[in-house]
Amino acid sequence: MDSPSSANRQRRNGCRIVLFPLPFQGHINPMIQLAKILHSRGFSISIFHTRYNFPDPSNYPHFTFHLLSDGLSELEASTLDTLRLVKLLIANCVEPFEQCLAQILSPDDLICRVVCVVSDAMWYFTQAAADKFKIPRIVLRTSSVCSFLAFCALPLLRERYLSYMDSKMEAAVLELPPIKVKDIPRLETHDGEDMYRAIENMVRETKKASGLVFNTFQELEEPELAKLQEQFLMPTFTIGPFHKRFSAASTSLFTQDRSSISWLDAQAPGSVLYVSFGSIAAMDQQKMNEMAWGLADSMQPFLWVVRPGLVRDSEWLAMLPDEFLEATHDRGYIVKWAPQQEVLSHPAVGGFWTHSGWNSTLESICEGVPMICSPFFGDQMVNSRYVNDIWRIGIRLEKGLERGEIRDAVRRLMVERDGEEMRQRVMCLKEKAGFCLNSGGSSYEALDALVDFISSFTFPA
Ligand SMILES: O=c1ccn([C@@H]2O[C@H](COP(=O)(O)OP(=O)(O)O[C@H]3O[C@H](CO)[C@@H](O)[C@H](O)[C@H]3O)[C@@H](O)[C@H]2O)c(=O)[nH]1
Repeated sequence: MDSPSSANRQRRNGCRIVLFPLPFQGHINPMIQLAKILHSRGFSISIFHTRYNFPDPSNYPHFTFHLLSDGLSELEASTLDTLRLVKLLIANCVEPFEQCLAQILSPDDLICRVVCVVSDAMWYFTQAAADKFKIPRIVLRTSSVCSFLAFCALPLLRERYLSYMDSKMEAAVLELPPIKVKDIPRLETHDGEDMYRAIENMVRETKKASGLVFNTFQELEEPELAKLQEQFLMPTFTIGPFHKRFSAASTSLFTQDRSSISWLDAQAPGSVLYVSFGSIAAMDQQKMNEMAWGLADSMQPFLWVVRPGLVRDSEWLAMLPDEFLEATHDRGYIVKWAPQQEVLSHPAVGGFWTHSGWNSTLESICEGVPMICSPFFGDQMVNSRYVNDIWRIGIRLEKGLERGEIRDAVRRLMVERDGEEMRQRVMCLKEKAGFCLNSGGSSYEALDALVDFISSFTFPA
């Protein structure tokens, strides 16, 4: 799909891009995919990475890896919740990042001619470092444009709607239709306001960047992109869906249980609900029980990713009631981690119950699989509202995790006419996602434009 001319390739030889992912699965995946895309267009790649979740470099023989000491103790790395980890990593990585950048930019380093830095939007401090070394920074925002707009409006939304937040959850947010008060991204942590401040910093520093990249496609979020461009004046490139630019590429941090595929092979076409809440979401035992009994009561076959840590402070499988395991042993299959993209493209899969992380949402759209959405925090609240209200390709559970609502939603999605209509709509989006990557398509052209943009940093016209 990506076939650069050899002249362009030669021209870019020796030009190096530094990429710096936020070290969580949902952020590493798109950053490494972007690195592969840029490498396929002739750029050399250096990945700066924290010790935390450091990927295995042998999986990426064409990239150079640089380890940043992130200052996390083993105890912190294994016990803190994600929002606290993000906060600590941001505080600890400012200096190591600057030092590493200084080193790679040093004239002694003859193999490298670094032309720009591409960093996760949440690494907002990298803008100041890039400015200091007079090197352009491109921001990768790993979620949707619609949720980014909500983050941009967060100070205003909190001011206007904070007093509503517990009493009028269903009220419309007039500034950002279709979202409701209950969809305003919540980032409560032990440290109160810190994450909200981090989001404000992210938005402010993104506005100073040279360019902005999203893992989405124009046809999916056209009105939102127009709104974004009123606020962000730099060139913006929507070159997604990233993962569909490769035949089979896994950037998984965990071992994928391939028995899930052989189990699916034995199921009827379109019959299985795939259930996975990504790499971060966690819940208490009572919610887990509701999930389990909702699934059991739906009487539908399911493949369920029960990640260690999905239920706080609980051992794996102790999370699941014995009666549930007995009741569903002939139509349910449980794994710790699955090859998700392959699962979603399997003919036996007819629906996806997701937490509405952006990678999962895009992967589902790309395989034409309609969704049930149970958002937990942040962008997931907005993504799921769009799935339900705007794209109409899924059902958002409005009561949280409650067995009756789950049972009804699973049946609606998997066996009722309503679900079939959602399936037809998501198939249309799947087709659009495919077209946009082909020659002349919106993401194809946007990638050409991004490559020219980066090349112009070293080769002025
Ligand atoms: O068994 C599994 C489960 C998941 N995945 C993969 O893991 C990724 C999960 O990403 P995502 O769906 O985005 O969820 P999170 O891991 O929760 O991602 C974080 O990062 C995303 C991108 O910024 C945000 O949208 C989310 O809200 C945030 O929680 C996807 O590529 C999945 O294919 C697997 O390979 N196997």
